[in-house]
Amino acid sequence: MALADTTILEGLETPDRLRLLPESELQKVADAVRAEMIDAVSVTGGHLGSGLGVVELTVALHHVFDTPDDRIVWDVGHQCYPHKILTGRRDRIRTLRQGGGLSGFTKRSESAYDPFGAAHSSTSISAALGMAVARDLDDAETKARGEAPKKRRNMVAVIGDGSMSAGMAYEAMNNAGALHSRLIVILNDNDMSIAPPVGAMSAYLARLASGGTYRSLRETAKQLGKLLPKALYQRAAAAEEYARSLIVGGGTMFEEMGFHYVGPVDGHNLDHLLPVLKNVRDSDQGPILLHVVTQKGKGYAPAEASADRYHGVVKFDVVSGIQAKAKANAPAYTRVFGESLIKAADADPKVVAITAAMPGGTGIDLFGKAHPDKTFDVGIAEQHAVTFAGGLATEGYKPFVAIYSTFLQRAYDQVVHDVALQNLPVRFCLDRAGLVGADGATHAGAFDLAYLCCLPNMTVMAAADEAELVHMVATAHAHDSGPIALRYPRGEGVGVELPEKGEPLAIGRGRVVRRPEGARVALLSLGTRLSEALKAADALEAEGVATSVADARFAKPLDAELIVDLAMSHEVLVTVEEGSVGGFGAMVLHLLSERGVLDAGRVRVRTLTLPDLYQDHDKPEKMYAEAGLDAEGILKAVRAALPEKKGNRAGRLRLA
Ligand SMILES: Cc1ncc(C[n+]2csc(CCOP(=O)(O)OP(=O)(O)O)c2C)c(N)n1
Ligand SMILES: CC(=O)[C@@H](O)[C@H](O)COP(=O)(O)O
Ligand SMILES: [Mg+2]
Repeated sequence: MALADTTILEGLETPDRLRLLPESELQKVADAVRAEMIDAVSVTGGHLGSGLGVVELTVALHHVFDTPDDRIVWDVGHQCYPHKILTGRRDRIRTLRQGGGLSGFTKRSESAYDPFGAAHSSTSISAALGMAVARDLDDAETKARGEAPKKRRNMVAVIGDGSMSAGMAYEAMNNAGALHSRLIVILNDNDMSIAPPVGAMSAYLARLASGGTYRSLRETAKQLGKLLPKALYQRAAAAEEYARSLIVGGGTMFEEMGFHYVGPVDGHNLDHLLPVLKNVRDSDQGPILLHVVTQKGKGYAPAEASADRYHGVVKFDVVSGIQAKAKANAPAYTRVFGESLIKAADADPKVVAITAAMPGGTGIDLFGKAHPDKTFDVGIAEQHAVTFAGGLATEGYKPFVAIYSTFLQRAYDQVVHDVALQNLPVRFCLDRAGLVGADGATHAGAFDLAYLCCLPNMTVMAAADEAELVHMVATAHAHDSGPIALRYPRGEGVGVELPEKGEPLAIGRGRVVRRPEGARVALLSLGTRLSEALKAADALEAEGVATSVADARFAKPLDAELIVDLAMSHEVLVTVEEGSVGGFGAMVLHLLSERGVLDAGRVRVRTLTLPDLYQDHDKPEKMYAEAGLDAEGILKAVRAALPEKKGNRAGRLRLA
């Protein structure tokens, strides 16, 4: 397919210039933005479908609203590439998600046009409401001082239908409806989450209240319907029946929550969008919800035709749309997890699997094909997912909550209060543990060791490779005495042979991988840093420093016998983990201090963790090197900890 000409974008570095264009030129701008985005993402990879669906909306928003003074808060932010192209970042758009390049999400430090950072969903209404209330307070202050009123400013949240399935969105709307603050929420309804949306009602019909005229619901639906593409018209017509029942019952759900509800509007038709947005902008009503119907992947045939609408893509050929899939040299951890869980469920009807709108990313899509009746996608609702699993566990089921480490953060009190405190046997399968690379700091699975190991009753495991993962799924399956978590990284495994059947591991027992005679150094690894620890041990051996290597397997309970023995029999003990401060290393230090091992001052302990900062996106291996968690970093720590030798500069051992 030929991409549109992008010449019109030259000179549109900021929306001020866009706002000078006649409306008749805006579709050309949209076509150019779409072309630019497709071309850019074809070389960077990233999120494509969502941004394609909001190209016209983005152009219209920056044309109608006086950004950045008017704030536009994008929910999740994965759809923000058109926004970035139009807000002074077109020149860097081909650095998206690369080290030193643009973030793949909105980021305050990147631009004044990004008023709020995002990536975890369903936060936009809360943030935009906070901004609206701040504006109202400022205006009240100005008035109280007798000063002339400041320029009228608008706060706009753009939230997808998938993100609208998270409780936080309702918490925000509930508050907004009570505050009556002038807030604009744009529901970008493309009838897709990452997978097709679940649970929430996916069709609404609203009273068209923009511009102050009100037509009968049936006329509005019919009139709007005719302006919508056939597929959308059928949905609008179908939704009309539903909405009429609500109207008869007193109005749409949003209106019940205090919102003025407008729509649905065709989100690709600028002739519709522009007048409605102007009306909404100039209305003194508050809050307003504008329901915009769009198509995820719009304008790029391979995306439109794809089941996931090219939600997330690697580099691809623009003409064919064929993605340059990275050659898998080993089964990806996610697939190994999914296949192992299927086997557990084959043998045990009590096994159930839960995902929060991430079936593909967690491997639950594989499980769902084999055990559809035991598969639950609860939508973007991690809090509900955890407590829902707790309920299942109370009735004797064995729930496996498959969730990215970073997204479990959203459900922390549910983990503590609803599961761990009640000692319910919920299995937490934490994919994307550790650094994830291109998604950056917002998606780093950095904190689960710290936030889970401090919980009484909790058992925490980390797989060193994909074979270990198979055994850990079996271990979690067999562990019915309380909650258990297993963590594993994003991406491919190391290519070890997979066991035919997973064997439950002894809880709280690690394993010695190598222990040469006269070893002076012990490297105690948790998770997939084991391969780096082995490389470091090889290098130390080559330098004449015999080095033991152990895989802790468990961050809680610790293998106290193994760890105390290592500490008592080596000069240096180094722990290494794919987690933040306060995790595995802290647990080891706590154990050693409790056992008095540190009192004699014999062993020197170093705990290698992720740095106490939010690392920007880059390739994972580069980020781990920056964190000192690769072989070189481990070597550096060992050399600095080995006892000084005569003639050596302080803290350094001249090896060989
Ligand atoms: C709390 C949280 N859970 C899960 C995700 C993963 N995620 C990213 S985008 C997405 C789907 C969002 O759907 P929608 O809001 O409809 O946006 P669309 O992609 O359709 O534009 C999900 C589940 C997330 N970003 N945040
Ligand atoms: C935007 C979002 O949160 C998801 O799309 C996430 O980027 C998926 O991550 P993976 O690519 O690791 O599945
Ligand atoms: Mg959607």
